[in-house]
Amino acid sequence: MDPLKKKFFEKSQVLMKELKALRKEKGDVKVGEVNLKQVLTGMRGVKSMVWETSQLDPIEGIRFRGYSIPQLKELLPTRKGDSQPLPEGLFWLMLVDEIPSQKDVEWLSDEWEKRAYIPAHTSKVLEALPEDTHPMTQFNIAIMSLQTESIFAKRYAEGMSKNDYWDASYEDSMNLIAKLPRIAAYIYRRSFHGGKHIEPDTSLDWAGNYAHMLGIEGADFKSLMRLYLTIHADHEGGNASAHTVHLINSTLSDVYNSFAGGMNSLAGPLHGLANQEVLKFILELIEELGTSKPTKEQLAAYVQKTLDSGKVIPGYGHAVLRQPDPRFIAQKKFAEEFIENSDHVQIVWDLFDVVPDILDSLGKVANPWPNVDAHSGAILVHYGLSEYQYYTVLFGVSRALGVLAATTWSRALGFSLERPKSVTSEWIKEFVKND
Ligand SMILES: CC(=O)SCCNC(=O)CCNC(=O)[C@H](O)C(C)(C)COP(=O)(O)OP(=O)(O)OC[C@H]1O[C@@H](n2cnc3c(N)ncnc32)[C@H](O)[C@@H]1OP(=O)(O)O
Ligand SMILES: O=C([O-])CC(=O)C(=O)O
Repeated sequence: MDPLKKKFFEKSQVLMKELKALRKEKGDVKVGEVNLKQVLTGMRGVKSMVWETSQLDPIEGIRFRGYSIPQLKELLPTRKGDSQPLPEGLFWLMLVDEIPSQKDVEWLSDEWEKRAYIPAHTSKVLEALPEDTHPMTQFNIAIMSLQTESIFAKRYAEGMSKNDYWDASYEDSMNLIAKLPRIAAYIYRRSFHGGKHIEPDTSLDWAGNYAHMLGIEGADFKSLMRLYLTIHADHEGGNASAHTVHLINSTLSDVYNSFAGGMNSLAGPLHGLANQEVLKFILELIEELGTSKPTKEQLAAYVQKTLDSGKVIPGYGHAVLRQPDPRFIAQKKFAEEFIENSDHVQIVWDLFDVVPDILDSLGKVANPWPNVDAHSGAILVHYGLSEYQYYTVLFGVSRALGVLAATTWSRALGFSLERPKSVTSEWIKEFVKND
């Protein structure tokens, strides 16, 4: 058994027994209440699942196994000569709740490299699609085409014992994560660079090699990718993509089916597609105002006009957060350190000064602050990745780390099929009649 898998098995056995005992002894303890507003507005705040890998605080933002993003930047191993954390380190931490050593992350980079093989039919399936198919659609179809490789599905068909679900899920998760940079880079090159693909550089780490296969050279872009793929990885279990993966996997549908479902959630403009919408918003405002150096007054008027036309301001607001997203701040810090004189980045910073007051003035927006998606596009454009239709694929590659680590836990802990209760509006009216 590989060292990560062995560690995971030992830890998950202990927690599985603890949770079984808790369920038996304390199963009736109330952990919250649900009111009508929550039923009518997307179940905000309803505690309804266990998600080991990260937890979100409305003010502090995300913590991965208790560590904030600034702490991870201090603690996670980096590649020699680079200052940004390696996503391999975050995956290790999320899976086994330990900060890995340099040797551990090097082992994981090598292990993913060994598992990165893409079957020939995946490129055939992609080549059958029109080149202008949205990259998220291509990403999803490619993931579904890889389902032929599912060890879980194969072993289930052969009569696998319940006790081995975690093992097959671990193998599928490791294999899928390993393959994602290759299929994601393949999609980018076929969509935007005439199908001129770039051979992997197997001496690089997972994120560095992805940056290389995208065709954007330079140490700073590799560094950005390491940061980007770390900070987008997980946002507890209730966000739409994670929850979709969790729901699908609870039926014992394999990791490939589950992750593809999650990516369809991520492809929505209120969720992960917002990063493409933000850059589109910035490009359109430059076009309409006729300048790439708009004043704050011009920006404010443009934002107001957008709201008046019944549209949201992409990259602003959040279902849970009530402060600027620490992932936005992490990207702002990166841009301050590495990027000089970018009009797009300056617009992002000026919008940060302008938008919150305007959203607040509407009197209904719970969180007027920027989220993770408000910043990423402007940095990517700076390095030459200007095709914003592709941005959510980058997000998806990162999100695999969190949701697949969490899914491996779900199978190890034997979580049940998800099946909450729905009611009709008739039922609601009747229920609240005498209140
Ligand atoms: C990775 C991520 O998923 S981060 C989120 C990415 N999404 C975006 O950036 C899209 C823009 N933002 C939004 O649409 C929302 O803020 C969401 C979807 C993220 C959160 O939605 P909710 O939890 O329902 O937000 P909230 O409770 O503040 O909504 C109340 C009202 O304010 C509006 N509102 C919230 N954010 C914004 C915004 N950025 N621009 C304009 N109006 C907004 C809502 O549309 C809603 O209006 P309504 O009552 O007329 O329907
Ligand atoms: O937490 C959420 O609802 C959305 C989000 O920021 C994410 O999934 O990264």
